[in-house]
Amino acid sequence: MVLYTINVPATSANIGPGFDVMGLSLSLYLTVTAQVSETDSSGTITLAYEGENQSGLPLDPRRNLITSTALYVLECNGFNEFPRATRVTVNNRIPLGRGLGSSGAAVVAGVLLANAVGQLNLTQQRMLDYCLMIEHHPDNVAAALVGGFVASYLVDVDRSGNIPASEADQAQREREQSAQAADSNIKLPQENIGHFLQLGCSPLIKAIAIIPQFELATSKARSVLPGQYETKDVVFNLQRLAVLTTALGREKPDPWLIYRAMADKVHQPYRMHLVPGLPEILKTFDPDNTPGLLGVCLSGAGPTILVLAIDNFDKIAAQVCAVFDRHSVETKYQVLDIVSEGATCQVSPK
Ligand SMILES: Nc1ncnc2c1ncn2[C@@H]1O[C@H](COP(=O)(O)OP(=O)(O)O)[C@@H](O)[C@H]1O
Ligand SMILES: N[C@@H](CCOP(=O)(O)O)C(=O)O
Repeated sequence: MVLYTINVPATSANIGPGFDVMGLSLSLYLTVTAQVSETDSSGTITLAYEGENQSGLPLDPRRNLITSTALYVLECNGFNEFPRATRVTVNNRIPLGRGLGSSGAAVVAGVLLANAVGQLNLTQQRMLDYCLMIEHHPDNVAAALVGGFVASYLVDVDRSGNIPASEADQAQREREQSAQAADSNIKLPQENIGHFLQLGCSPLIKAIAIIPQFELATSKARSVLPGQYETKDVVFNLQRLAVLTTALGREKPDPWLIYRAMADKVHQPYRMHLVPGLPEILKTFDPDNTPGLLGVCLSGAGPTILVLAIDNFDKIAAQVCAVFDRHSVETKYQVLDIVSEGATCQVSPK
């Protein structure tokens, strides 16, 4: 038997003004192991989850986001199924639907899984193409795949055809996948859909994730965004984003420069009503009244709050949790490192 161990970090996307552009990879992981039989070439997949964060996730390999992604990549590369009988075990520490990139991590894991079991030798760039056929914004998947503080953009791409979709609730995904099953026309990604740059991030900076104990589907949090924006709001974000890309990499982070650069007028204002306490949290904390704090924003599509800080991590987390508490929102928090390494796949014969 050959054992593959895939680790994919959680991500926090947007970082305020960088909607669908910026992502940070965090020290919280999705781990997928694949035990591949050397004797059984039947292609049977058994799928099991260990630990928390699995409620309601499908175990049918064609409906599960990790294995359906892997099957899509394998099918694009000439396999109708897994090449050999494979036992897939998932241990997911990334909470689902909280704005910490669980779906992006699942997609990245699926692509790495296919690459491993099919011995496809895909380059990182090509793996990103596959990820972007499934998750339609590059910020989470680029950061999860390559690691660190990552800026990315996406070229226009035709995604019609037989492709799984990550930005869907489970029921929607199942409807799409039934339609895809009837459509045997598998859609190969174009080359070089996504482009990215890893930016500097001071090792002093940690990410405090304050995680409300309710789920907010990314699809729902995207459905509330307007189709058009006023020029002044777009300029507001562009100005801040340009500064933020460099400000986080300074050896000695400048709290007020970062704090102001993490303001946003493109997505957070429209998502306020989805996260009780968010308006108060964004207004209340700043580097003067909260020593150690650099900036505060919605993590991804929410409901998690991301605080970047260089000190007083637990104290800051407790203060943010107290605001949620006043809004009757139960929370947990984690103080996470920003990790420079992205997704990995290790192989060991067993
Ligand atoms: N480890 C996983 N295995 C299978 N499906 C997953 C996994 N992680 C996430 N998903 C799918 O992605 C959905 C959450 O995606 P999304 O709403 O984008 O939230 P998030 O902000 O966590 O990425 C889950 O409801 C589930 O359908
Ligand atoms: N840019 C996207 C990011 C979604 O991230 P997630 O972690 O909530 O899936 C958005 O803001 O919609």
